[in-house]
Amino acid sequence: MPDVAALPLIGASALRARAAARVLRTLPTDVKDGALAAMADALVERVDEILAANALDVNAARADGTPESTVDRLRLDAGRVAGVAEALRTLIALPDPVGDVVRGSRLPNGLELRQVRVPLGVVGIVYEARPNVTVDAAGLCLKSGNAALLRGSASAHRTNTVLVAVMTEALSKAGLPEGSIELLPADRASVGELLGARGFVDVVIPRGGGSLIQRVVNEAKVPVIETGEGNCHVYVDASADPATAEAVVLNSKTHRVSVCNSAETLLVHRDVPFLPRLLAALADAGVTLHGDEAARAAVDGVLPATDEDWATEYLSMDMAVRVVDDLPAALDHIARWSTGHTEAIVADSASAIAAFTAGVDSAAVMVNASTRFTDGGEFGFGAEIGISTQKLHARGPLGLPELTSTTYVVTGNGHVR
Ligand SMILES: NC(=O)C1=CN([C@@H]2O[C@H](COP(=O)(O)OP(=O)(O)OC[C@H]3O[C@@H](n4cnc5c(N)ncnc54)[C@H](OP(=O)(O)O)[C@@H]3O)[C@@H](O)[C@H]2O)C=CC1
Ligand SMILES: N[C@@H](CCC(=O)OP(=O)(O)O)C(=O)O
Repeated sequence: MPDVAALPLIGASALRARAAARVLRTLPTDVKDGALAAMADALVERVDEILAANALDVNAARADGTPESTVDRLRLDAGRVAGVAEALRTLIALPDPVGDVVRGSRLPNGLELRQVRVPLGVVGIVYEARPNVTVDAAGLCLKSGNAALLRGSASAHRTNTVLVAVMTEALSKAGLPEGSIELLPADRASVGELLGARGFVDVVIPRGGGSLIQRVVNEAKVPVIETGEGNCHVYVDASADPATAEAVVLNSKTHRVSVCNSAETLLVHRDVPFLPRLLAALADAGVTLHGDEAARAAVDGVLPATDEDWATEYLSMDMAVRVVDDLPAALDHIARWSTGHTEAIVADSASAIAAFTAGVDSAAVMVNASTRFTDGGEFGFGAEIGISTQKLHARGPLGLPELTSTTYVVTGNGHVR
């Protein structure tokens, strides 16, 4: 175990979390569910305190000139706090992954082999200025028997401090150990300590944009599960139904522009006859279009697109548009520019759908459905701790099973080899 003195910002929290993790891994489901219910009740009861702290964060963000779409991620109201508490209650209803037998067999020598799910241990999460993530992450870690080291954004720190205080008080009343949920200091140096905390932290899950992920790639000495930017695409095939295409494209782009699963680029087969109508619908919805020559010829007001547009995760009411010769050209574009988060196809042709789903190498592929569905809640996982865009140890929305590892339990009867 490394020297805790090398971790002046997070060492004390990491030690408490390490001790808590040893208790949490053994807790029966009903105890964890009772704690989740207590956390949910406490959040609703103490909503005024939470909103007062959140107002300070929101005012500071606005004073800093933060765009309203970003402030919206940070802002809580009574309805959103109730929603966050409800997400905890949803976790109660979900099966506890700990102890699940992934694989089991009796070996020819009579040994019973069972591969069972076990908690990861201490999970560090670095995440964006969305206070709901504080609660979702704490709840998911608790239900899966893990201790959580939460390093939220500096711009949400006042809100997170109250949320974690409310949740830890509820946990303590429910008899859970201190250290089950720890909020880390919100400065950048604490991220560096977390990434170097071998022996204290079992895995770090960074949720954020390019700067965070690059730092993780360069510095991490602990195992990480990377989430990543969402440069998501919608491809409209020649076989697409016009109404379906319009609904899926509009929802993918405009439902909530500031999140990673909103669409950034529209690829349209050159034989799609309703391109002008589709682009007009986007423009009518307030979307600024950045297109290639064919897109610019279809309707007025489309700005010229460059490679920068194909590469950009706008997170705003902007969308890049490219007209492609065929489906392979769409796949080529996606292979070149996608961040591997979510791509969608709108098509009626079964062969086009099969070619697209086989050809795209991303965490999620939507068929005639909005990119906005890549979400733990929408997938029925209760919540998500992030959306992994890497291939190990899990890909896509990370729910409860993804917060576990496995142990082989091998039972004999005095067997020797
Ligand atoms: N796939 C997924 O699950 C998710 C993806 N995202 C992606 O994140 C981006 C938007 O989120 P945004 O809020 O702007 O994310 P940021 O990357 O700006 O911030 C996320 C967190 O990372 C921290 N951070 C950022 N850069 C560094 C760094 N160099 N060193 C240490 N810590 C750092 C921030 O801390 P600080 O407060 O100090 O800035 C914050 O806590 C988008 O690209 C979105 O797609 C976001 C969430 C989930
Ligand atoms: N799962 C979320 C989007 C993922 C997410 O958290 O993204 P972000 O807002 O970029 O932090 C949702 O569907 O709203």
